[in-house]
Amino acid sequence: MAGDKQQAETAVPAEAREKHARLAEQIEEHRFRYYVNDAPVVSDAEFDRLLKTLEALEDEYPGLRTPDSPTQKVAGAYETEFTSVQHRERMLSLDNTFNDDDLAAWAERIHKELGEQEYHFLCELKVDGLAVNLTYEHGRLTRAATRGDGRTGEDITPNVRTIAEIPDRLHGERVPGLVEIRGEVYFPMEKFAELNERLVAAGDKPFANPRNAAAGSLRQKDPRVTAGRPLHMVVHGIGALEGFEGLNRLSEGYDLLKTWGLPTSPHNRVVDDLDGVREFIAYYGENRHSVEHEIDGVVVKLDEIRLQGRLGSTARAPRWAIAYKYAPEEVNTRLIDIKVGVGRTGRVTPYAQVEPVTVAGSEVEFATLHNQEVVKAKGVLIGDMVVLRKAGDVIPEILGPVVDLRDGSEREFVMPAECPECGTPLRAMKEGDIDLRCPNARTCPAQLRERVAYLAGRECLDIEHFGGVAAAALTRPLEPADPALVDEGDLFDLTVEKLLPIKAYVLDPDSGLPKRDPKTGEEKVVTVFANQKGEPKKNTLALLQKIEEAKARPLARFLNGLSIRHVGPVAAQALAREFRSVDRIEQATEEELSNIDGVGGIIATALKEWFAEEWHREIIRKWKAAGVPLEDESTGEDEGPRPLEGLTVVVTGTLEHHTRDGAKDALQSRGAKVTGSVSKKTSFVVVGENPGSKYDKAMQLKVPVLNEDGFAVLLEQGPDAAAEAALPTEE
Ligand SMILES: NC(=O)c1ccc[n+]([C@@H]2O[C@H](COP(=O)([O-])OP(=O)(O)OC[C@H]3O[C@@H](n4cnc5c(N)ncnc54)[C@H](O)[C@@H]3O)[C@@H](O)[C@H]2O)c1
Ligand SMILES: [Zn+2]
Repeated sequence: MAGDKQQAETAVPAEAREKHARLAEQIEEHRFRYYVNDAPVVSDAEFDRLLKTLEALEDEYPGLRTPDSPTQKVAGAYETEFTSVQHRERMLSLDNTFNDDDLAAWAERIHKELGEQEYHFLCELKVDGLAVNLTYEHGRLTRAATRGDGRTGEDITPNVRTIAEIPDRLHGERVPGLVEIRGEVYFPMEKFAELNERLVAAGDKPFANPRNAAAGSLRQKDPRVTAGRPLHMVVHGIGALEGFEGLNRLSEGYDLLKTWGLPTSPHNRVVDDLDGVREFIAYYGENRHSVEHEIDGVVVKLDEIRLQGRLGSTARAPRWAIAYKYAPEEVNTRLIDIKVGVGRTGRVTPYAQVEPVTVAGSEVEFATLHNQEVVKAKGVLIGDMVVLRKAGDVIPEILGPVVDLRDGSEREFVMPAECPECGTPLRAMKEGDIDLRCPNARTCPAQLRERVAYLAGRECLDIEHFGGVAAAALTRPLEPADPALVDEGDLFDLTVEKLLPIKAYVLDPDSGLPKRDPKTGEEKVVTVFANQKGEPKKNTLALLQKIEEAKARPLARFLNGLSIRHVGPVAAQALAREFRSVDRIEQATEEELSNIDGVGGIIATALKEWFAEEWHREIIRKWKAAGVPLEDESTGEDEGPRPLEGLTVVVTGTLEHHTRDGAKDALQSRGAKVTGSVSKKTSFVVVGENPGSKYDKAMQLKVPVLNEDGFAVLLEQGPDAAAEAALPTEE
């Protein structure tokens, strides 16, 4: 034995040994910062990478894999200010996989080990928090501890008692003499910003992310501090169990724990095979953010407790469970600068420019910061290492700074006093407003460009080929000196002649900054609408065509596109439905406006202020002169009371007194939804001559069927009367 070991050691080159020692030390230091200080300085992904590197090195030179290597331990055993306590049964870590191949390899090993025996997989969410062990003796919570090195943890009993979800006493049937409950304590993401704001205001260190906030809140000397933090817990395991026989499946165990009053997870699922596991992983990969806590993956466990015992554990992790980790959504990166952008209503918002990083599959260089108060509340300084989060399709945001990495060169952000694009002094428009605005609404290039882009965009006129680049070129070209659009009033007066000479910088779509020629270093300039021969590009003609077509858009889209403060798509709809023309909105009194459902006082005032501006009225005049009606035909679909609101109706066959569209309009104008296929959710099917298969389907599903007389009853007297007028269903 001794000879073997010596041989293995001599086989390791000095260089590898040094590298191993260096990595091990780094890992230990990161663990200390993470588990003891609750303030890691690298992201979890970065930490996992270090650990993987160490593992790979040990695969290459197994002589390095000694029992005290960080790869062989749950975590470090640290001296902390808490009393040490022994767990009755060890608390282990989990082996990780990041892809399907490794997951399949794990399942294959299980299959080999268990052969023909029947077994199931229990799928759970991997909660991102910190592990706790709760000991209940005869149903009373007698101790709570952190995981520590797996054998010995820290006594945090008084702190855990402050968590409302954790029962002091178990109730119900078959409560055992002793049970260790394992679970994860977490801090809800939506409360995180608020906590940091409080900490910063009190001059304390903000947390870098919610997991650190959970650990830091729980590991407080003074439990009253813990009591003030919104901590939650979810159960994910059972340790020692005494005075209880006959528990066969972990999933059954959870059901039992639930009856005793413990917070088990509603998301657990038992599946038969690997495909079931894959489905669970895919589902929560898609729905990661609809869960009440952060998750960083899925944990797959063998559900049969007897078989778990047969597979056993390594010193670090059970062989009967595995963690499948999703792509990390948090990374650490440097906050290079905080800049300000000007939006279409003049609102000036700070945003973060960070060292470009890849997160959740895309490269991120900018993150939103909302306003100067948010910058302060987050406690971030320019130059900080920060935790950046990109959750799904949501705009990237900065969670918090890594305070422990500061070197004194960081500086506070100061909100500029002037508009970065037009130099106008910024101000709050009303007393008490947090947001600062550029008051130069008409000609501030930023506001004009953003307004025009919004007007042309999907939510408003939906003009194809008209995006940010076109908006910039039309409002602030390099050449000619006079822009094609002085403001949005000129939109429908654009002509090929006006477009052809326009030159502009080629802008980088992400940064909005001019691209440079890599050879000369000069900014690239192009004619935006003309080809090299000076003829209109194909898209240019299409663009003009689309602008022409946009004149016929419904009024609500124009109203939304005017960028009137507080008037978004919903208010625009309400206004269009009620007044049906821009003139009538302008003539309405503030009181009339504010009485409308979905409008209210603030919007009414904003409308009055908007129409009071001469150049705003000029936009309306110019658009009308160009042939935009700015009114909806009467009997628009959204008028009047909506007696059929909430109903779904299908119309099929030929009606005598209505065209298909006419029937549809009659239904929609009364608030009903008209669809093309019959389902159990369909409220009525209206049938004319030769109705076809939809009629049969309705009969089959026992959906009430109306003939043309019944339809008239529905329109005139409503759904209750119509239900009585429905045709009898065939049995
Ligand atoms: N950033 C850093 O400096 C740093 C340092 C140390 C550790 N870490 C991170 O902390 C994590 C800790 O590593 P680890 O060894 O605890 O492994 P791990 O977090 O990958 O897996 C084990 C832990 O998962 C938790 N867990 C959550 N849901 C669970 C469920 N349904 N069933 C079972 N367990 C569940 C348990 O607390 C368990 O102890 C890793 O993600 C690592 O990146 C980061
Ligand atoms: Zn400005």
